[in-house]
Amino acid sequence: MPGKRTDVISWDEFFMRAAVAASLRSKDPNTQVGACIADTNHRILSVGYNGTPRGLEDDEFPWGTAENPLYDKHNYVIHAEANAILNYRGSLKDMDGATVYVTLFPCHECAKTLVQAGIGEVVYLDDKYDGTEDNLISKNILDRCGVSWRQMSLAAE
Ligand SMILES: Nc1nc(=O)n([C@H]2C[C@H](O)[C@@H](COP(=O)(O)O)O2)cc1CO
Ligand SMILES: [Zn+2]
Repeated sequence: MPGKRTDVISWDEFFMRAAVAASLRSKDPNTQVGACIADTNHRILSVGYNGTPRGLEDDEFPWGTAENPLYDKHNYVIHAEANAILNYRGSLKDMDGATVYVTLFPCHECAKTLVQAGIGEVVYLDDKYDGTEDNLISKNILDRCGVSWRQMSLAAE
C-alpha cells in the first residue's frame, strides 16, 4: 500500500496563498492587499482585497493620492481586512478566535474592526509601514486587546 504524500503545504501557507490570490484582484496601482479569515477548525470563512465600495466603479475611480481629500483614494477604498469581514455571510460568532491572514500588516482602523469582530490572531507577510504612527497605533490596539500577531514568509517559487 503506498504511503501518503507528506510534502503538502502547511495550513499557514494555504491560507496565506488564498490571501495572496485575493490581492491579485486589487485595482490599486500602488498597494494590493489580500486577506483570508480562517477559523479554529482550519476552515476559510472569507476572503477580501482592497477595493472601492459597491457602486463606485473601480474602472473609473481615480486611484491616486491628492492634496484634496475629495480626490484621495485613501478616503474611499475599503481595506482588504474590512472586506473580508464584510464578505462573510455567516454568523459573526464564527469569527471568535479566528485567524486573519493578510499580505500587509493591518492599519489601525482595521485593527479595531478585527478586534471587535472577535479575531484572535493576525498573520502577515509584509509590514512596509512598520514604525509609522498608524502602524504603531495598530500594534498598540492589537497588543492591548489581546490579539496576537506574527509574520510569516512564503517560499519563492
Ligand atoms: N493593511 C492594509 N490593508 C489595505 O487594504 N490597505 C489598502 C488601502 C489602499 O488601497 C492601499 C494603501 O495604499 P498606499 O498608501 O500604500 O498607496 O492598501 C492598506 C493597508 C495598510 O495598513
Ligand atoms: Zn485597514
